[in-house]
Amino acid sequence: MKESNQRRVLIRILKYLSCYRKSVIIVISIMTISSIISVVLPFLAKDVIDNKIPLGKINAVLSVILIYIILALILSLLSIIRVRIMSRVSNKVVLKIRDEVFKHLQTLDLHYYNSHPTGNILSRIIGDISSLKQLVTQLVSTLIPQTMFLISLIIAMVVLNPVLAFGSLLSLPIVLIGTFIIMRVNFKRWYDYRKKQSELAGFSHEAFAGIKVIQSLACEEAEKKSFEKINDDILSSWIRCVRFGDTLGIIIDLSIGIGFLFLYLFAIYIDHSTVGELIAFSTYIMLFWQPIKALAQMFNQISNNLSGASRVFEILDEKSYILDSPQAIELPKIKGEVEFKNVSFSYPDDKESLIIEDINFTVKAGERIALVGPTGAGKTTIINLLSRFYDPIKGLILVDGYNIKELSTASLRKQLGIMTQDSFLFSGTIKENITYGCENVSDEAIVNACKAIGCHNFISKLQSGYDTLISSLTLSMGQKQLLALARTLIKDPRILILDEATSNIDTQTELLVQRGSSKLMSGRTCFIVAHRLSTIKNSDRIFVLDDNKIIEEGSHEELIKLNGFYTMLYNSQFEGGIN
Ligand SMILES: Nc1ncnc2c1ncn2[C@@H]1O[C@H](COP(=O)(O)OP(=O)(O)OP(=O)(O)O)[C@@H](O)[C@H]1O
Repeated sequence: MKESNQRRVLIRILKYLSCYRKSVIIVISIMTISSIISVVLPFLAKDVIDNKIPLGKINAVLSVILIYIILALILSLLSIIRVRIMSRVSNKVVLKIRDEVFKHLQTLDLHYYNSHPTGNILSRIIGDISSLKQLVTQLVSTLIPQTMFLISLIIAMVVLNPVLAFGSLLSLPIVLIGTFIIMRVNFKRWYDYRKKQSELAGFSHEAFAGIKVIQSLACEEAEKKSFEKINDDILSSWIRCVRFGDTLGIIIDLSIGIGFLFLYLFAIYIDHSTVGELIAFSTYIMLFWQPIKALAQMFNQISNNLSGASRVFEILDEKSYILDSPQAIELPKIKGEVEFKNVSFSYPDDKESLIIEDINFTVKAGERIALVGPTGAGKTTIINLLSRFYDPIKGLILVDGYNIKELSTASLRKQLGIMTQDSFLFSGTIKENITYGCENVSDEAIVNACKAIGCHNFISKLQSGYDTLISSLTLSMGQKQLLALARTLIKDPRILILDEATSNIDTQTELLVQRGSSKLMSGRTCFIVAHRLSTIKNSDRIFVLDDNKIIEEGSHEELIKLNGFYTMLYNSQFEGGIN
């Protein structure tokens, strides 16, 4: 984390704080009054010692003590008010940032999610945001007020006695330089520490999400060892940060000693000060170094929190590759024609390798297209381009004649039904899942969709039927796919994409899912990606992909007659017993 980044993080937080200007002004006013009171107290003590006590003015002494007590009480009251206001402001700032981060994450494209493990993102929006909250609290309740207090203290010392002020503060540059160096080095260390923490979160998330694979391959021990290693790394990284940060405390203690030494030397040999002046200055030195010492202890936390805050802002600065143009139009209700015109594509983090090269095809509304080819041929990539999860690097993709780059992405996706292998269901009820993304869907429409797809029977047998919480069920892969099919049917898309939707399930359930899929497909333009060629034999056309291109195209019968790559794939599946 560069120093300019630290400054930028601070400036950004101050910008958020400026939204609560009134509260901040009230706090600054309170702090100014508090600083003046704190600075005046030693003045009073000096006056009593030098002028009142030697002359035996007991009444004057008592009245000064009374003023002293009243001022001290006012000081405590102001401090309570300040802390209350500032904790409200810091909470509001953090809520605002958290809200922005969540909303921004919703706009980021698949590329971001593919290149950032879920655990890593979670660690930023939970751990790093709470660091940001601590930072805002530290800034508003300690750093800013204490800095103001220190400035007013320096002014008071200079006004009271410039010579003694100079002597007392002679060691200040040592602290400033030390702080600057330590913070600069430690920012980077804390940033690394945070990075390691989010690696741990990413690792943990994968370990839980992939627990079935881990247990089935009996890799628990290996996972434990990897976890221990990351954990140990975090500990050593933390020790490195803390050890170095602690040196600041030593520098400050040294500076306090030097400050006192010069105060007494200057008082005795240069200024010939009174006892009252010396006591007042000793109080000022203590008042001066106390907050610096407190700040120094906090610097480690501040560096840590600053690096956490910078990771939060990194998310906000992340730009999506897929952005709606300012002139983007809403896609009207479509028939479902699709055209790829000279489309080439490479993934953003591997621009050198063309995954798709100069692909051309036109699909009529209602046509059923199957995409086949060896693994890694680019079938899913074509689907991702049509869904505008990525933009081609060359060429055009048209839907009903509209260039999809000129459309609002939401309006395009509303007319696409995308069924992927992992039919993700949210933790709400079955009904909420089926109507997800659609408003005002009647119960009758939900039941009809489920009857058509073939999942009504199993839902109606559940005690709470459509109101059953998904989290209370252990659904089979097939049941999940049926619910996802019903969800897509409710959406009534003109273009349907089935990406390996029938894999991962047993033959009986597959039959059910196939029946549901056929119901869903009728009357829509369909793109089916399936490894089992038996499932796509009755497609209108089959595109065979290999070597970044569509190398064969036609119906099943035409391709078999061609006796080319498709025939080889088809025969190899049947010979190998895959059908
Ligand atoms: N997010 C990504 N970033 C970089 N490369 C990717 C990404 N996704 C896929 N690829 C690469 O693009 C190529 C095509 O992948 P794609 O998933 O489209 O193939 P596929 O034909 O659907 O394969 P499969 O049948 O195995 O699902 C592969 O070489 C793959 O490694």
